[in-house]
Amino acid sequence: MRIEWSHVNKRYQDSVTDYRHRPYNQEAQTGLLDFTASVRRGITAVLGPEGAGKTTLLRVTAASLVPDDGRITYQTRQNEVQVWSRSVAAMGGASPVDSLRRRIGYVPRKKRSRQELTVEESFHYLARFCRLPRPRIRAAELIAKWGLAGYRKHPVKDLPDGPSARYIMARSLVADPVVWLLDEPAEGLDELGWELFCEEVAERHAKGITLIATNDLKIAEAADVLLLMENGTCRRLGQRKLLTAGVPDGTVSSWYKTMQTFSAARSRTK
Ligand SMILES: Nc1ncnc2c1ncn2[C@@H]1O[C@H](COP(=O)(O)OP(=O)(O)OP(=O)(O)O)[C@@H](O)[C@H]1O
Repeated sequence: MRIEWSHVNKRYQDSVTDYRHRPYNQEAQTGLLDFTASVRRGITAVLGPEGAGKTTLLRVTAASLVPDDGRITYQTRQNEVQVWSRSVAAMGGASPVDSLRRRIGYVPRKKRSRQELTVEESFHYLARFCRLPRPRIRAAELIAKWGLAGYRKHPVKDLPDGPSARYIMARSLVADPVVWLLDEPAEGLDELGWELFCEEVAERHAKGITLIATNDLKIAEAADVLLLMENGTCRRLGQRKLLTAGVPDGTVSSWYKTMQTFSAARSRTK
């Protein structure tokens, strides 16, 4: 089981605003720059300073954003490889891409949805879309597991923040995806949501490929692998235990600070 990014580039051309309505400059911004790396089964924490490209990497990997060039190869089953690239996107024909997306669960940073369906209808609809054999049962399981029974009949768009974030987490897991991508998962989660998220993460070590993009270094302590990004590139990738063995207290936080100190020193000498 493996995801491989091969020379992936993404530049944003337009002056648009992001989900926080932060205005971007007119000139093109680098999202990913010749990004090349690969990860295997387990949990990978994607780290890096603001603007390093973490969100862009997750969106491209979720096949919700088209790279300018390069390719992403997913091997999620033996003898079966799927690819996402500009040319695959241009070929149209929804089915290969739909089948890829069905294997990916994506939790965006913004944990709200404008969905008008109720929580129950929405899970039922998604379970049918994913061609699950017993969609009603799957919807009921998710509602129970993510503590949403009291909101079963609420339109998704009207959920309070905590339950909305739990809904977004549960939605990403409808089809029990083999690839789980999370952008700042702790943001917006209430206490119950946080506990459930930690339980889910504990189960994922042996269960597929999980990427967690975060600035919360405590979350990264649960990762098997650390992937450090800088200016759209992969600066470091390795087993957490090996990388952090070199810093005095062995924490991700100290390792990260050391890496940022090197970066600052490097850019001063340029
Ligand atoms: N929609 C967009 N339009 C223009 N530029 C963008 C857009 N989204 C991201 N960028 C730019 O791409 C670069 C990478 O942004 P990205 O959000 O992927 O980084 P990040 O590491 O997730 O940052 P943060 O930790 O702040 O969320 C930044 O320079 C950002 O300004």
